[in-house]
Amino acid sequence: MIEKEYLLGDLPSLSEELLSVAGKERIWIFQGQMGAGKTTMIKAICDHLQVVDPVSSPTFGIVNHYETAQGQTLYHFDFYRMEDPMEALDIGVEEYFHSGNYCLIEWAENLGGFIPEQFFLIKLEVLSEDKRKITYQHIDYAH
Ligand SMILES: Nc1ncnc2c1ncn2[C@@H]1O[C@H](COP(=O)(O)OP(=O)(O)OP(=O)(O)O)[C@@H](O)[C@H]1O
Repeated sequence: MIEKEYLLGDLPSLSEELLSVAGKERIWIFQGQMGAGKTTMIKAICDHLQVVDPVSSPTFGIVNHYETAQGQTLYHFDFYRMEDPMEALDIGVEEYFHSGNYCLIEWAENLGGFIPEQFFLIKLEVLSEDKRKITYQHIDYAH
């Protein structure tokens, strides 16, 4: 597990680091309270992957689809408003997770039994107004 402090200005290099450490893992789970900086970090990662369309918090849909300049597809999930994990099944979450595309997930806590067995876990914490703490690690419940 890696732990470090970061400022907004560190996000471009931090995104690059995360993409490198995550390796082949395409399912990323972001944990942290409201305002911890999950959406801001996902935006930085999308910027690094050269996402063509602007990224915003998916307030109205559970999942937003993005496309990179290289034609790569990326999914951004926000399960904050989901009350029943069965809703995730309804939107085809298992197909998304098996697609091989990046799945960047906020509020995976609400997925219940549909949380994947293997993922890259990123935890964010507020240290002060402009300073955050990140811890990241690979999780594998299958082995
Ligand atoms: N080091 C930092 N990293 C990320 N965000 C920061 C940092 N310093 C200040 N901020 C500010 O904190 C806020 C983080 O909001 P953001 O929407 O990313 O949080 P969130 O975890 O996605 O919350 P929510 O669950 O409500 O969507 C932004 O306004 C951002 O500018």
